[in-house]
Amino acid sequence: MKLHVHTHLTRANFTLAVDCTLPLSGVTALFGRSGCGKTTLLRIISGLDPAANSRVAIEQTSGDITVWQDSRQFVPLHRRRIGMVFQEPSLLPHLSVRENLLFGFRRTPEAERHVTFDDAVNLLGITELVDRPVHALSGGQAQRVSLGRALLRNPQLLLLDEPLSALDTQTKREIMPFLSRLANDVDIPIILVTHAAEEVEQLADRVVFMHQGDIERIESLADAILRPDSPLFIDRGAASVLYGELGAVNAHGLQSFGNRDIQLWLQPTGVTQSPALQKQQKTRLRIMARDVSLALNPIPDVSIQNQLPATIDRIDSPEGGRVVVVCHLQDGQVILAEISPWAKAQLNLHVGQSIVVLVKAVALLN
Ligand SMILES: Nc1ncnc2c1ncn2[C@@H]1O[C@H](COP(=O)(O)OP(=O)(O)OP(=O)(O)O)[C@@H](O)[C@H]1O
Repeated sequence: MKLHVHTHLTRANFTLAVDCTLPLSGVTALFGRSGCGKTTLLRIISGLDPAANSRVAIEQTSGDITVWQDSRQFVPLHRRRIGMVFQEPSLLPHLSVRENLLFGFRRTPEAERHVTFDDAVNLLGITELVDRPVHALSGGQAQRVSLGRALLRNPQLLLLDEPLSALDTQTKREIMPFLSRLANDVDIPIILVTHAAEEVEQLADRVVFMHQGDIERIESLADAILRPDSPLFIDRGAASVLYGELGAVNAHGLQSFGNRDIQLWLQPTGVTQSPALQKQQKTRLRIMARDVSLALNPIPDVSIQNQLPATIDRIDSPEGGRVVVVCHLQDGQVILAEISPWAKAQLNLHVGQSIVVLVKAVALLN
């Protein structure tokens, strides 16, 4: 599926000018600084903002195009087969959780009810909440119910507008596995608005970089994190994303992560042991480049358990006097290490060289 969006909207100090075709599969993140126009664009896509001079159309894989808005027509949100979740949970307070969940489901034609009530409550871990009144939910629980309600609309497209930003850090960590399970297990494309790089790295397949009302670039997550000047890295530095399976906890209390070719050990946390992640085939691990060191050979007498053979693909020197070394592991996955120019010179690093990457277990907790 593809989404075609053309819009030109002018406000007092802001212009949104977009003309793009977004591939719709997996999770597409709309990423950019506060005020760059992410929410405005999402509202135009949804039909919440019937901006003039806009065209919004969804193209099926078969090539069939459904026009949601152009100069001649405007299909309102409730007729667009879109599920939406906002920063604040927007549940109907006079209905129970179950009734909220069934609200959109009952309006969905039977032939389109691919996600059932049981599917949604199991996926989001809300079975024990369904008979509660809405006012008896915590913020995190209410947001999971909001996700369930949007999902049970059985939409063609899920639009999530910073769904985690109103939650505290701990609750965000708890919900993230459910969001990532939603993204992996449900075959509904998601557009996620966020200004948090870690959410992009943990959830997105593709990133739309926005800046002052413009789309600057659309690229895959893999490409985005290979750019030393990626806007994802501005606040927190370069990071890599590894895909693997979470395994059992060993006799030393560490949990394995990886695949046939690479294995890392992490400190188990509520998140790594969350049932939502345990059931997933593929989990993502985010590793900050500054938490990765390099050695020319394995180091036997060191507290760092995670030592993996790798090969250097590229050596970048972004601004700020640090060096980012791009390496690939034995399974082909890319990992970035941030070191000092002095270390680079001392180790005489060069492209093609075989080295060992050292990753502190504590770096894997994020
Ligand atoms: N209803 C409105 N009326 C006038 N201006 C608005 C309105 N809503 C947003 N704006 C302005 O439009 C611009 C884009 O806002 P928008 O909310 O789309 O940005 P954003 O990237 O989603 O930001 P944030 O991450 O802070 O939510 C900003 O300059 C904002 O002040």
